Amino acid sequence: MDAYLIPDAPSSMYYISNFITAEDEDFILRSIPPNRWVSLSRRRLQAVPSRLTANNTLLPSPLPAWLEKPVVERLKSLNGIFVGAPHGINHCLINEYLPGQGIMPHEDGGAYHPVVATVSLGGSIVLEVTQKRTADPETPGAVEDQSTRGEKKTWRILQEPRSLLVTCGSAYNDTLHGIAEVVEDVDLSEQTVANWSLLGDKDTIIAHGGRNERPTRTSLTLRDVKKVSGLGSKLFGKTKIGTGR
Ligand SMILES: O=C(O)CCC(=O)C(=O)O
Ligand SMILES: [Fe+2]
Repeated sequence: MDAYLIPDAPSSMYYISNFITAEDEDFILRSIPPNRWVSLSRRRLQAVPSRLTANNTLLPSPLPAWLEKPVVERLKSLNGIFVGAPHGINHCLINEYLPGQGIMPHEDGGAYHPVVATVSLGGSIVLEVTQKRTADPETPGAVEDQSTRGEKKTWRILQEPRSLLVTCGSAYNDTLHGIAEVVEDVDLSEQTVANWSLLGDKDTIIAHGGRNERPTRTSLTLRDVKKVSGLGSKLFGKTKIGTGR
């Protein structure tokens, strides 16, 4: 994985371009159930296998075959990523952004083991990563100096279709991430994009003068939900519903 480490980003973020093939991308986009979307004002999303309960618990259920193969299988073959995760990968949030849509800066929080694997489908988008606290000496580039004092450092990660982004460690715990609501990402270059050296297709961006017009982009964010309800309580829940008690 060392070859995929994003050099100037909080530790640790990894970027693998062309993680899946165009055929796999097509297959996944066609397999996402069309009737399970929840529409929000700025994007729509669905949770696989299901949404978490109010206290962030997952009712366990196998991931569908169209996610297992090739994505989950391939993630498991990447050395070490989910090694410390108690259940491996048990959950996936699917987000779809139309041109001009995005997601406010946020952190994914304590419901998950602190590793997230994001597979992008359909189009490129810039993820903006911002430091949450000031001066973390563990975070390269985030140490305050005279010129950045009082400002929060931002890293721009360009996520191309079919790519994988892995966020873990301090990058997971100490930063916020968001996607601007624009129809075009501009000023993309070696100087402004943290994962520039790892991109699969810089030439198209250069040919477009550092601009990326946003098509519809869908992301799979795969994680390990820490709290999984036991089989007993699941059956108990069903019994209760069945008997009306
Ligand atoms: O679409 C993305 O790349 C980010 C999605 C995200 O931040 C989330 O689902 O928590
Ligand atoms: Fe997130």
